[in-house]
Amino acid sequence: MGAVMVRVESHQRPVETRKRYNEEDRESHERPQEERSAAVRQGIVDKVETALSDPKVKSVVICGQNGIFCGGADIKEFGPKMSGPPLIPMIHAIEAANKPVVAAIEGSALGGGLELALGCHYRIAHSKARLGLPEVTLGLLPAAGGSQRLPRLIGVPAALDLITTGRHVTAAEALQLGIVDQVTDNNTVDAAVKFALSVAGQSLDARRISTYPCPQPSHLDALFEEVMQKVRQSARGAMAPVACVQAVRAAATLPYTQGLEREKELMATLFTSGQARALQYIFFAQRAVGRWRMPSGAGWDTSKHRPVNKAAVIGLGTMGQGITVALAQTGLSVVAIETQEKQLMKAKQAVSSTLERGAKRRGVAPPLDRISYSQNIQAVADVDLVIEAVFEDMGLKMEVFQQLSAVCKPGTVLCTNTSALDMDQLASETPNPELVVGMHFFSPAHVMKLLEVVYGPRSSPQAVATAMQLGKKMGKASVVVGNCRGFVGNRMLMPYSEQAFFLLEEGATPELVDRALEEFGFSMGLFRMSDLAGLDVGWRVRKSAGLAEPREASGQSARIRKGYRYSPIADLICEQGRFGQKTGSGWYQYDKPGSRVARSDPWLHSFLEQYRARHGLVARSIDHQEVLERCLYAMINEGFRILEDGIAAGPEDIDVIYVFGYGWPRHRGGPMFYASMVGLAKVLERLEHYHQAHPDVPYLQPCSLLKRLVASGSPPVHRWREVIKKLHSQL
Ligand SMILES: CCC/C=C/C(=O)SCCNC(=O)CCNC(=O)[C@H](O)C(C)(C)COP(=O)([O-])OP(=O)([O-])OC[C@H]1O[C@@H](n2cnc3c(N)ncnc32)[C@H](O)[C@@H]1OP(=O)([O-])[O-]
Repeated sequence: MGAVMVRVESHQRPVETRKRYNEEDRESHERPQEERSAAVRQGIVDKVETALSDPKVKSVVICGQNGIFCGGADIKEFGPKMSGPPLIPMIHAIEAANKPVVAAIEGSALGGGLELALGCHYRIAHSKARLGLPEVTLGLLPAAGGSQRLPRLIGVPAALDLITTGRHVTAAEALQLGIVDQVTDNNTVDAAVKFALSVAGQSLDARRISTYPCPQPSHLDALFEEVMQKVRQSARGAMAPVACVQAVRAAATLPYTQGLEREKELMATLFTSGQARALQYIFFAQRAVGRWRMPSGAGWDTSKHRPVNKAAVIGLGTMGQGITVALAQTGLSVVAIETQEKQLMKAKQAVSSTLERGAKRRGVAPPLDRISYSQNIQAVADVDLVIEAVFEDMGLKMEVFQQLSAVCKPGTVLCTNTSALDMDQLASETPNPELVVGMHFFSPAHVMKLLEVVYGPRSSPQAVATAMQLGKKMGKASVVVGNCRGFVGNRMLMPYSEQAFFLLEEGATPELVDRALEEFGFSMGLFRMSDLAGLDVGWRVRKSAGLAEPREASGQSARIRKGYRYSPIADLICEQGRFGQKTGSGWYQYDKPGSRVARSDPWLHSFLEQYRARHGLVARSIDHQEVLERCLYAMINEGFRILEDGIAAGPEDIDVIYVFGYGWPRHRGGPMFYASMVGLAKVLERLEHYHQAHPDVPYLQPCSLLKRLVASGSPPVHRWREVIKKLHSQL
């Protein structure tokens, strides 16, 4: 015997192989999850020990199962009671071995998986493998020695980049950085065995990373100060990236064993934190939304998607252009239709330059020839799926859908990118309403990661499955939602922005509201975000809903609609032609139209004072807590209504929508998870309090699902579906 192989049995097996494990494996697979991971570690410890004590074994290769080296620790195992041998001594024992241990890396070596590989003396990777320390994205740091070994191996700046971002690198980049010793296109395990035999008997003194001195960059203090400042700014209150910098600093300034102690201390502050729970919740929520289900019972596991190789985009405004870019980047053939010649030319130029910029960044050729442009809708005759992205006007959209029904081949899935119109009304105008679904992209569509896939009562599961599959292929977090005004994301935005306008009436400024929201962790406060998106969009929606009617500016009726409180503040701002960044003024002022730096605007402050005086409102002092409670709890309350109405299937769907599409801080897990962390009873009590103070604001009236959850003992978020199911079965 020469080299012996030790297999790391990964918990992330591809779905189909889960069903195909053999009899020998059955016993271990039927164990509870936490025991399985402990058994994996025990297996490595035992096998490595046996191999090392067997004089016939010259070297050891550690490899994974099913083409995956190891995706890291099982997140579900994290908790107060962790059984089995701990990771750190296991990795130390491997590193201390007196026979060469080689990691054969196929698929992924992530987190604890890469830490294990860093404990080996050599690393051989397949060219398609991905490596990384993504712990930071789970609210943690690489605490099995990873934060101490990686800087010793690849230097402080590169290690800081990988550890603070959690990004995965390709095998080629890993080789360039010095993380792996060899990359192969062939069978990795065979290559590793060959390599292990070739180095058998050689000295391992220079192969134990923990014994390396950490390379000292010049201006160490200045480097860490700069990185810390950058990280704090982008972390928006997240603790893990800051702790990652501190851990790498320990590697650079302390001996290995002391650095390891620091790593442990820092990990202890993160491990049980609410932020780590929130980030790990979002990790699973992101995967849970793929297991969608419609009220009919049809869902991801029973519905087959239609293959989509060629798609069309109708209407090449900003959204249409972004969707065209996203489809072409996904590798699809795209037919891009715009009836106005001038707009078609403008769009073609914009799409081409976006594709060229993106391709340059990735070092590939721009997929320009995948797109054909036309003014004639007949050009969509042979496509598999159409995305309509014309102006938000029901008459115009209905006309387009009627044309599409006449032109498209049978079975073509017809999608609308509406964000505000009734998708079902649109479907009713086509001979095949079962083929109609909403694909609600977020601007810019080639950048934003969220997609709401909207079904109406007549949408077929196959059409939903097709849109979901396309969203997945485009790399979007795709969430199936029911049809209602604003769907999920924009519907919840209504109470949120309404409260912000009321707060302005009561004495707040846009700066105060935005500061509170940004300190909470939003990438942008509501007012800065509205200036960026354009205030005219919401104005148009309010006008079409009959809300933004010109009224007697100072009369009582100016602030009442349908018997309830209404703030016309945003409408008055729009009447002044202040549409945000694009016009150079909105809630803030900008140096010039299109400029991005928001400045406080004295005009707006005196406008607010005059407005309050005209309406007999007395400004009072408003603190950050009130801003957060009123804006966020009103939004969360609407989230409960959405669950009650069955528009979203579970809290995970809402949370993924908010984290991926609305700048909700990921380390707070989404609005519904946040409510569970605050405590449902507290959210209910504060809503009751505010509703009592503002009985004319229906959004503040606590939703009955929230009351029901509190009455049933405020179950944790993953158990809400049971309560919702019971509620629906009683309706
Ligand atoms: C002291 C401790 C130090 C160590 C810390 C760590 O290692 S921290 C960890 C550091 N590691 C990471 O952060 C790696 C996180 N994982 C990934 O990045 C990707 O899963 C992947 C690249 C490994 C595979 O991508 P892919 O598109 O091929 O597959 P997919 O993503 O769809 O997943 C398939 C199934 O596996 C599940 N599952 C996955 N990972 C974990 C996990 N760690 N745990 C539990 N479960 C996990 C996933 O939920 C899904 O289950 P479902 O829904 O079918 O029931």
